[in-house]
Amino acid sequence: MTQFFQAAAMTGERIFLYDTTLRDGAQTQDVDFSVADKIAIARDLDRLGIDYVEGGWPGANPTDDAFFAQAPELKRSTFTAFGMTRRPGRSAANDPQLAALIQSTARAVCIVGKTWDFHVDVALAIPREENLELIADSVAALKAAKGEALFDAEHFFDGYKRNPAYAASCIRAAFEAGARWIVLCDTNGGTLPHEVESIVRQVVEEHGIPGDRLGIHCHNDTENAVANSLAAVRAGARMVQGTINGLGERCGNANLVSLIPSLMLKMGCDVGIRPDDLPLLTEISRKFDERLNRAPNRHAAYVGASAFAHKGGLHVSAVEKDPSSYEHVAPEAVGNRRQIVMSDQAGRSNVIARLREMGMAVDPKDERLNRLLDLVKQRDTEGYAYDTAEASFELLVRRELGEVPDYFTLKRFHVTDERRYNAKGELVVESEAVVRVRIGGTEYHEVAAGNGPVNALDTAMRKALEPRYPALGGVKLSDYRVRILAAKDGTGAKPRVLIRSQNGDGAEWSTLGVSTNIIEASMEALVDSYAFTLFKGGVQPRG
Ligand SMILES: CC(=O)SCCNC(=O)CCNC(=O)[C@H](O)C(C)(C)COP(=O)(O)OP(=O)(O)OC[C@H]1O[C@@H](n2cnc3c(N)ncnc32)[C@H](O)[C@@H]1OP(=O)(O)O
Ligand SMILES: CC(=O)C(=O)O
Repeated sequence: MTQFFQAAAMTGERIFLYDTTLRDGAQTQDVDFSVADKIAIARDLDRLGIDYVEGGWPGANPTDDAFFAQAPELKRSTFTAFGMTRRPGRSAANDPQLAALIQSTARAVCIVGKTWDFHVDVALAIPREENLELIADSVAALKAAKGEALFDAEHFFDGYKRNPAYAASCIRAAFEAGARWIVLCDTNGGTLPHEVESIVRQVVEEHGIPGDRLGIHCHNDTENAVANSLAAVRAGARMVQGTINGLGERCGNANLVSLIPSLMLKMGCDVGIRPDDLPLLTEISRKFDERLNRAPNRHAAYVGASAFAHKGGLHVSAVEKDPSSYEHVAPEAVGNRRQIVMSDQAGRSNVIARLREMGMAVDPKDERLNRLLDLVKQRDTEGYAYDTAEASFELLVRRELGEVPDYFTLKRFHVTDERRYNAKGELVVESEAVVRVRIGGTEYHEVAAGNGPVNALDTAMRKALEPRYPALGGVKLSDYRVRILAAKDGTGAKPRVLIRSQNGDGAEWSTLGVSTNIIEASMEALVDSYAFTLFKGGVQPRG
């Protein structure tokens, strides 16, 4: 019987979600959103059903000004602007920064204000009473102008630990001025879950701010931003702020991509996202990383490619009987998928599962399974990591079972590289490859130049193969990665080359090669890629 966690406590409790990817996420080092990025990300958050999308800070920089000027129309999310309380010495009506917030296209405005006495004394250098006026005036002005004002209580937990009465008086000022949400911020990210839970409980029970007016905004400096947010919800907070993939200042913010399924699937909360839309999470998380030009984290909770990848033989054996034996939720619930990994950690169950994925039904008692398992383990010790090269794995298996026709044989190859200055004094780097390939009964000898050795080899191979196998024409290399297997061997180390190929229909597959010679390893991966294309295309070998 399946043992997936059944949501128990808090069933049906409405928790509001507030995304600050476009504001706090934009404060991540190395992240620089364009207006087009912001529009696309806001649309994805709206599609998912996030309650509030904080677009940025109107008046702070040209990108945010341009974005607010052409803000996307959101169907489900409240488009929100961010800013700060009025400056000391100015009235709310005469503060240009508040004016920009009021004039913005946002439907709600969230302002940050000080709640730690130390910051009031040092950063603002004003009397503590005056800070309370800054908060109250600003919230009241925004509420009057926009209808909905939110207050981010900066450094609330640090402030509360040092001076609870003052921190509480700051949030009380915002509450009484009409803030819809008072958001308790762990700005420096140093608070631990038991402290968050206890302080939020005190705010509700001792300081009279109801949970349905309280939000939480956590930073990840102790890797507890998600845990802290869940602790705040347990203590009564009913709004959670966070970002896609945990982007944000320094170590980031609470990661909404892990928070959302934990709230929905484990704590039974209603976060305003339809269960049918929860599978969008994996797509949105990965698309977001692609947009930032960084590889999605394979090990990310819920949505990483490895989040439901089973490698250990004992795990796979049990997963084959019931996936809940080694999975805390069903991968499909969040748009992810199960993966069975082949390696030296595998058992017969891994092989059977992978063969099934390849469309091959085998009798679990088939003796050939042991032979295949020994072969995979032997190759793994030589450096062939098949867990990321599914096409080379399929060829290995099918060759072993005698199913792959003899399309061609690479008899020999030769590459020369040249680095020289031409007559104009320009640096020229060129490669030339010579290949000898047997196809049927005939040997072909081809020569090609390239801008590097792999390009020259690929071109020479295609000159020999494509006239006989036109199906290879639409295939191109889409990624090429090299990894040294034992760094201690320095330049004598064995590299593993992983090649990703793509055909005209957008289908992709990975092949690998391993050798102390990087060119030989590349050639092995290329040859597998050609053979896989022909085999999967059902091409008949040329006589
Ligand atoms: C915790 C957070 O993440 S809050 C969000 C932080 N995000 C950002 O800072 C990114 C966007 N910020 C900016 O583009 C700029 O800082 C601006 C446009 C907002 C302000 O720029 P500047 O006018 O040049 O001021 P600067 O950034 O140097 O300093 C901020 C000023 O605001 C004051 N200030 C800080 N917080 C508050 C507050 N809550 N209420 C009123 N004033 C404040 C500071 O004391 C400082 O005043 P000072 O210049 O008299 O010392
Ligand atoms: C407001 C905010 O981003 C913080 O206090 O961390």
